[in-house]
Amino acid sequence: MFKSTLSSSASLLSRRCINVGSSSRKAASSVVKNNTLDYPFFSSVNRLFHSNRLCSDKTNMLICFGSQTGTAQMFAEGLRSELLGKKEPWLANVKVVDLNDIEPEKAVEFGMQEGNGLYNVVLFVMSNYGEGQPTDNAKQFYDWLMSDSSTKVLQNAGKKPHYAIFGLGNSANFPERYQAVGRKMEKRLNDLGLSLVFKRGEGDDGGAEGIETDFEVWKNEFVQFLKEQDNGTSTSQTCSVPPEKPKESEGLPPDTTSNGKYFFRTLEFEKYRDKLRQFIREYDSSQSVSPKNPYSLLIDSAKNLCPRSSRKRLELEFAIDNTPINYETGDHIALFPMNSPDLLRRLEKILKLDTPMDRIIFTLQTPPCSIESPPFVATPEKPVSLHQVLSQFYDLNGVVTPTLLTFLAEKATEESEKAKLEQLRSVEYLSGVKNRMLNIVDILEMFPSIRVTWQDLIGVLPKIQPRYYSISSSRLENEERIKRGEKQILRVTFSPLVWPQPDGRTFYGLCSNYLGTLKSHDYCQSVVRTSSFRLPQNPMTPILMLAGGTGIAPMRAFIDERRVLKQKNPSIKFGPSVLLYGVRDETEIIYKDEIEMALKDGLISDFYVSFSHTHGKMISDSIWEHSQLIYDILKTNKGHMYMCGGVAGFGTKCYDALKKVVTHIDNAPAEAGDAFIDLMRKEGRCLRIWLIKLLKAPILCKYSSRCN
Ligand SMILES: Cc1cc2nc3c(=O)[nH]c(=O)nc-3n(C[C@H](O)[C@H](O)[C@H](O)COP(=O)(O)O)c2cc1C
Repeated sequence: MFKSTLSSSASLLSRRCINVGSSSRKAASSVVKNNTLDYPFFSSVNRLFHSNRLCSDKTNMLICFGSQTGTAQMFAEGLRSELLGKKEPWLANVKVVDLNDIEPEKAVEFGMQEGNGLYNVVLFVMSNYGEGQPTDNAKQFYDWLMSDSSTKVLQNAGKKPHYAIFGLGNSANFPERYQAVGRKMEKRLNDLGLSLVFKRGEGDDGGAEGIETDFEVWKNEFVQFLKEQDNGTSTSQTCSVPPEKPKESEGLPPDTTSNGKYFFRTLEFEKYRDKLRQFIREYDSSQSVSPKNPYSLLIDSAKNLCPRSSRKRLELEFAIDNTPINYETGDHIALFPMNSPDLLRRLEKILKLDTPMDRIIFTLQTPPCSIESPPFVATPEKPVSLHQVLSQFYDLNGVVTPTLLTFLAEKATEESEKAKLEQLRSVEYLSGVKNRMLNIVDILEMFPSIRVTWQDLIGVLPKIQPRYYSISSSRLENEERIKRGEKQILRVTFSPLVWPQPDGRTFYGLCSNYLGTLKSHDYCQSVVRTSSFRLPQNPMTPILMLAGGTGIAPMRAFIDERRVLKQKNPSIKFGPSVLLYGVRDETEIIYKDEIEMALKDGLISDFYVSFSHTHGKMISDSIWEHSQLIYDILKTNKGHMYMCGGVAGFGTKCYDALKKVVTHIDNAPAEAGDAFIDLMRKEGRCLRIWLIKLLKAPILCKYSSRCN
């Protein structure tokens, strides 16, 4: 390892800015140039900003995460807290970056810097998603890495760059594409003659040990490895790092503040109010629609599908004519929620602002040498209001993470509160925070001695992530709509999550409750995500559809698709098609008329409903009751199975029931049931969506409408 002492951190900074490579030099200078008028003080501030943050003779670790439902992010942030907390003498700094917030070149170039007192290492913590694909926030980076664009950058690495990879996957559910992302990244580097500095780690969400243990074991070995690389060249004194401390410095215009991460300038409300845009994530039509560039879809209609029930089952229809939004039947749509007005009001009260949030208009800028891009655009030409940022961009509703609690404990001014927050962050996290679903506003209310500014919060809050919903309409039906001169639509069906807590409070899922407030003519930001949830090519292939609650959504889309197929070709025949539908009671059945019509018209062959509350009958009982029919579809005739259900354990219960059916009819041992499910998965005949991750990822539980 290359560690030597540099005389001053200022000289380190200048080296560092020069060392980051040509593209980042270009980016840095353009930032300065573009903002010359607004930030004449910027370069001097930048020196101040960095001087306290890096130690010249130690390891700098950059942890980049690709995460869909928060686990990889949690691991990344946990490792950072652990390392900084231990004040390891060999460690200068650890920074965690969302792969969406960093230019791909900068992430890889960071690991290329060495010598001159620097040892930079980049750890990529990468979850798998879709079909062995990267998560949405890692897509841009991953595509770049795998493409020719990265070849030159990586080949010019000169010396061996320092990269490590920990992948997250699930070997039980996705055996054929387990850890595809991490493996492909390693292979790509190897093909270019580069190897990882440390063996690639694998965390298995479906494994016996548990993914947390897998990470724990690998991480400990990795940290030990880094420590051993030290060679005793660094001084034993503890680095005075921990970063992200607000910095007030002389020489700055009085209206400029810094939270140690970004610079803020508040602008005059009257002068800039007309420049505010509707959404923080403003759609840029020159770029394709992506989670970074979502499109604002107009809501055509909003309705409650079961008014007789005490629980809502809602349907939104979006108008997609003349929009870049298109989909195939079975796809998902990612929708961006906003925090509830109630949460914002509570936070506004806690922050004790002189001016209401919607009148605080500001710009945000990262220092030129920062490798991280600003989280959102907020320039004098396109400023934002604090209300917009806190309602649209940062997640106030999710359970606070241990990292956030550490930050809040530092900000507590009373020792007793500080100590309690420390406990909540560590030994009492599960019982005192996670299981109670406490969010940042709850914690700020519970601990009034915490002193934070809105700028502080912008530096530490997690971003709102989009939530995925199955599209419950059919693409083919839109073709017919065009012929009839009607609007093309995209439909989602969901149920707002209202979850009473044992302590008398109620947890409201962020996205489903936000969607529940939308009405016709409102807009919602969205991106379509392709899925593999497709009807078989051959209509005669038998199918079994298992739907729990609003899990009927994609089955409804399939039925609509078949209706159009039948209209186009009246002689078309469909193979046996069974729909098993589980709801609490009769009032919660949705799309009943359409389903019964489908049965009558031969679009499906069998339809059975099980009522869990009034009849104590689960969908697994229904599977058992219709054993022979299901056996014939799946085992004898190699049909396809589609599962979509919300409640925890839905999938496992269905699988167990199917295994029981097969082993019973075949009079075979239990292993034969597992082998049967494995075979269906391998043959691509087992299609499942809506995985519940409710209690696993504390902040970002967003795959299911049920949990959000
Ligand atoms: C829809 C979906 C698709 C997935 N696809 C894969 C896959 O192809 N390969 C794999 O190894 N794991 C796959 N997984 C498992 C996740 O990578 C794993 O659960 C991981 O812990 C999620 O991390 P995150 O919370 O950071 O997103 C998938 C999970 C979901 C929900």
